[in-house]
Amino acid sequence: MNASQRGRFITFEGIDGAGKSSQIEYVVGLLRARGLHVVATREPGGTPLGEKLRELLLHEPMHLETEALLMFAARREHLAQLIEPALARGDWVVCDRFSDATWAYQGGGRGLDRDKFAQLEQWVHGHLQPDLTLLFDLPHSVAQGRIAAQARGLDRFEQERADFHERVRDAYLERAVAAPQRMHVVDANQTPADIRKELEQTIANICS
Ligand SMILES: Nc1ncnc2c1ncn2[C@@H]1O[C@H](COP(=O)(O)OP(=O)(O)O)[C@@H](O)[C@H]1O
Ligand SMILES: Cc1cn([C@H]2C[C@H](O)[C@@H](COP(=O)(O)OP(=O)(O)O)O2)c(=O)[nH]c1=O
Repeated sequence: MNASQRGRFITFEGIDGAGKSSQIEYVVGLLRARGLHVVATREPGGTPLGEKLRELLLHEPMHLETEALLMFAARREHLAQLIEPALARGDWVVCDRFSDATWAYQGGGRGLDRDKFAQLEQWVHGHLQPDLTLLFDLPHSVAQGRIAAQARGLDRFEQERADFHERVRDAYLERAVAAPQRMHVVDANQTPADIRKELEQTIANICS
């Protein structure tokens, strides 16, 4: 299969409460309306083993390096069992979070050594980066208000204080500056309808 028939890999990123999950369904619908076969998935998770690791990651206290290693372990399984086979058969993959989240949360949020992150990223997927990453950016205070309105239990990351989430946001933006060809920053502090307008244009560009 030549490169032009290979599927495209799109990821969604942003702090908790940015509005990613609400828009992923819409983007998957846009792609399917163009006749594309789309696999929608998420991280941590995406495979039976990955989903077991997700439960541990979202609820069990652990060393920050353990957290980073488990995120990449789940990712290794995700790539081998789901993502790479889908791309190889020409399907598009839309994933809710990928390694940019490890950079932002374990790197920016927890202080994981950047060289250790880079070694893991190179080992696990040095050969594969997303074709497009949509980074939903907004102030933590706005995102926090949205999560509070959901009146549900919070996972380990959502329970972190404001300064953690500000570091996560800053690390995401630093990553976007380093990879402008791949990462598109979406102003997530807009109405869902206005965000959808911006997404339609971005998806039209990658499909052209
Ligand atoms: N653009 C928006 N404006 C206001 N509220 C939003 C917007 N997008 C999502 N929400 C609400 O914010 C909460 C978090 O949205 P969600 O899509 O789950 O965020 P994420 O997946 O990024 O954590 C949900 O209650 C959702 O209804
Ligand atoms: C993929 C990934 C996620 N995370 C965090 C970000 C989120 O807080 C959490 C995943 O939960 P999330 O994606 O927000 O799912 P939900 O919308 O159901 O809450 O895991 C990391 O810390 N590192 C990673 O590499």
